[in-house]
Amino acid sequence: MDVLVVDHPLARARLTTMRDARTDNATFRAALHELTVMLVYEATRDAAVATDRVHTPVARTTGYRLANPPLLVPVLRAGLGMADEAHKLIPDAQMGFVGLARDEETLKPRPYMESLPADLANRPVFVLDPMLATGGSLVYAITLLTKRGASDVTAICALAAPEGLKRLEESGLPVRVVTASVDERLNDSGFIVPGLGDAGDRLYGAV
Ligand SMILES: O=P(O)(O)OC[C@H]1O[C@H](OP(=O)(O)OP(=O)(O)O)[C@H](O)[C@@H]1O
Ligand SMILES: O=c1cc[nH]c(=O)[nH]1
Ligand SMILES: [Mg+2]
Repeated sequence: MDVLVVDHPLARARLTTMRDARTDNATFRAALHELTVMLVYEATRDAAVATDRVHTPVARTTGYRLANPPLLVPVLRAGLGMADEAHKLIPDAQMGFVGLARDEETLKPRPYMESLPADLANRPVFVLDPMLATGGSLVYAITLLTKRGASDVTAICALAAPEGLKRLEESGLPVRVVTASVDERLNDSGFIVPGLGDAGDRLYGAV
């Protein structure tokens, strides 16, 4: 499984803001927005492009656009903190939604929402979720996508735990991961260490 770690100094700086326990909700959201731009930028680096002719005020030249824009799929809640910025970078992308809440006892994802196109064959998909911890949530979401025919999935995460990456790899699902950091480990409560805490709570407040 391909794992791209975007360890650019500007990405590290946004991640530092997000990790800092003193950062308030609004500043956390702003840092995740900016980090998302960097992650999506790198995730699309090798995307197929289509060419057109474009007339500048001076001459004709070659114009470029994404040949096959990805379906964007934020995993609610926390993935919503990445959705708008990804959409701004790829305005012609369609968006689907998956809602999952991890049971903090069993650490298993509890699905509560699913809104996805029926046929995802030949469509790249970008799954947006800031946190890849045990990997249970992403395995669940990507399984939904592959059942609809998706075979080219990119998981875009602010942080990943080695345990979650291993689980995703062992799932055999057709996924690559783009993240700003692979952290040390999970703690006994299934939180990423050093991590940033509960991403959904830090974006929107505790539920
Ligand atoms: O890899 P996992 O062990 O499955 O954990 C990761 C999941 O946990 C968080 O969501 P959470 O369930 O807290 O929901 P929320 O976004 O509504 O806070 C996060 O946004 C992921 O979806
Ligand atoms: O550290 C973690 C693990 C799962 N979900 C989060 O939001 N944070
Ligand atoms: Mg949460």
